[in-house]
Amino acid sequence: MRIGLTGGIASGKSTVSRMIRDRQIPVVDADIAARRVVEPGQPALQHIVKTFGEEILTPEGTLNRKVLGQRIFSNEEERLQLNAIVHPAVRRYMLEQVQAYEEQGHATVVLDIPLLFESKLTDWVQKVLVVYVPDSIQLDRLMKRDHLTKEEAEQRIHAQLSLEKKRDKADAWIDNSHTIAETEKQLDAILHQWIKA
Ligand SMILES: CC(C)(COP(=O)(O)OP(=O)(O)OC[C@H]1O[C@@H](n2cnc3c(N)ncnc32)[C@H](O)[C@@H]1O)[C@@H](O)C(=O)NCCC(=O)NCCS
Ligand SMILES: Nc1ncnc2c1ncn2[C@@H]1O[C@H](COP(=O)(O)OP(=O)(O)OP(=O)(O)O)[C@@H](O)[C@H]1O
Repeated sequence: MRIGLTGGIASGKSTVSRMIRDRQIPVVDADIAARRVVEPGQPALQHIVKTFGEEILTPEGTLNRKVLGQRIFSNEEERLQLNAIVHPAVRRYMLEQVQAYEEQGHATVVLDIPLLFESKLTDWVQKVLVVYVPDSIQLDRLMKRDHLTKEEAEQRIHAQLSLEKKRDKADAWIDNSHTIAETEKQLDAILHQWIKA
């Protein structure tokens, strides 16, 4: 079975995906895939430089994530341009990884994809699990983790479908606004139900 794990920026997907890995279930992570496909020498990086200019490279020739992030989260047209370059390569990379785990005999594989709904990838998975927190907690955790101003954090949150909408479309959701232990308990109940079913 393939399970899609999603949520909003800083809602706690990585926190939950760590717990899933601890339970010996492989997780294929879209954010990691998105880093791999823009490494130096990859065609996507060349395409990004052609579109956004040399100023999005560091002196070492790697992608300057901070500079590109500042641009795309304050400019929707540029964000959509970047998505069009990076997403096809991310999808290929992820599918290869999922297939490799399945060929190794893993009956359950989790796909951690922040933009699962926005990119219409729900057909890839049999179940969707959303990691939810209320707006105010999402904003607070994002500002703290990434050292962003309120305005910068709000721009990033608004580049995605709202967490309420994602929660309403989910097969199951975890409320990650309390302790890590409470999140873990909810995760175990859901996995137990889905995997034993
Ligand atoms: C703009 C980039 C360079 C900024 O890098 P940075 O290291 O600061 O952030 P990171 O990649 O860790 O992403 C953090 C979170 O931002 C959100 N996010 C990232 N890209 C996007 C996007 N294009 N649209 C909406 N949300 C996004 C996701 O929730 C993600 O988990 C990077 O996010 C990127 O290459 N984005 C395009 C690829 C993409 O869509 N990735 C998201 C999943 S495929
Ligand atoms: N239950 C919790 N209680 C307190 N802090 C938490 C909890 N869950 C996560 N956090 C913190 O909130 C921040 C966001 O969590 P995490 O990095 O897991 O989110 P994410 O959804 O993976 O984010 P992104 O979409 O940006 O990759 C982190 O700093 C994390 O340590």
